[in-house]
Amino acid sequence: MNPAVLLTGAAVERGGRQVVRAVDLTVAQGSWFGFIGANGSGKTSLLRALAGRLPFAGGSCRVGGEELVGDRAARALRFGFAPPPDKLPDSLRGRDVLEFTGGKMEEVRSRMGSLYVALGVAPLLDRWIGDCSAGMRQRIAIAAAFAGGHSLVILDEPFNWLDPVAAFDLRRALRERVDGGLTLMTALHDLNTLAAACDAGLMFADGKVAMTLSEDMLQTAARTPQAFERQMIDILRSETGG
Ligand SMILES: Nc1ncnc2c1ncn2[C@@H]1O[C@H](COP(=O)(O)OP(=O)(O)OP(=O)(O)O)[C@@H](O)[C@H]1O
Repeated sequence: MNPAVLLTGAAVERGGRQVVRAVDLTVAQGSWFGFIGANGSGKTSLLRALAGRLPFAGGSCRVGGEELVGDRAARALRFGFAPPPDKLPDSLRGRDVLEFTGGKMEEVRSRMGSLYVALGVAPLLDRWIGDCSAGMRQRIAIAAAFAGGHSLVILDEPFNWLDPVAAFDLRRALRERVDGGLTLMTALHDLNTLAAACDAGLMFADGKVAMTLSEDMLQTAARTPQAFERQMIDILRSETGG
């Protein structure tokens, strides 16, 4: 079976500067792949390029075996992607955002399954985005990534701004979806979620892969999360000179 995503030597430029360089990674189908790294290390730039929101400046990007490095539009169609919550237009309601990305609300609801409840979407449908809190915007943005029924989904720091119950429910619902075949890629700042929920991942430092986090490593991390946290903090600190 082809990997869901295979990057070789991938590069992304922003402001005329390469902010992602020489990235190799393999994301297995039906797995949850986590990206961690310091602020500014390149996670968002890489995820936006994968989702077709930015061009790649070099390398190869195979999605399900098909070379798409030069085809942003095809990548944008292939991935469900949560828009940055602070960029959602104030003048739309929750339902407008979801219908824009996924069509009829009944269809969006059935595609979302348990995520619809986990994200508490119903009370947000008729609320103006401009009247939403940061956590409410985040819920709508994540819902938008699932509204179209994609089997490949990219979420950039999905747990930011969520209250503890919403974060717990979302993590569980996402894990269930991955166990049901979804391929999920998330940037995370929370090492506990990385250890407890992800199947594999990598650590970014200064636009490059500083460390690959294998399935074995993350299984060990799930059993000994405190030791994993200590180890990751030490590595992140040394990578950033912090
Ligand atoms: N719109 C932009 N124009 C120019 N440079 C940018 C832009 N957005 C980000 N950058 C630069 O790209 C680099 C990588 O930023 P990116 O947002 O990808 O990092 P990140 O790992 O997602 O950070 P964070 O954890 O803070 O979200 C940084 O040096 C940043 O200054």
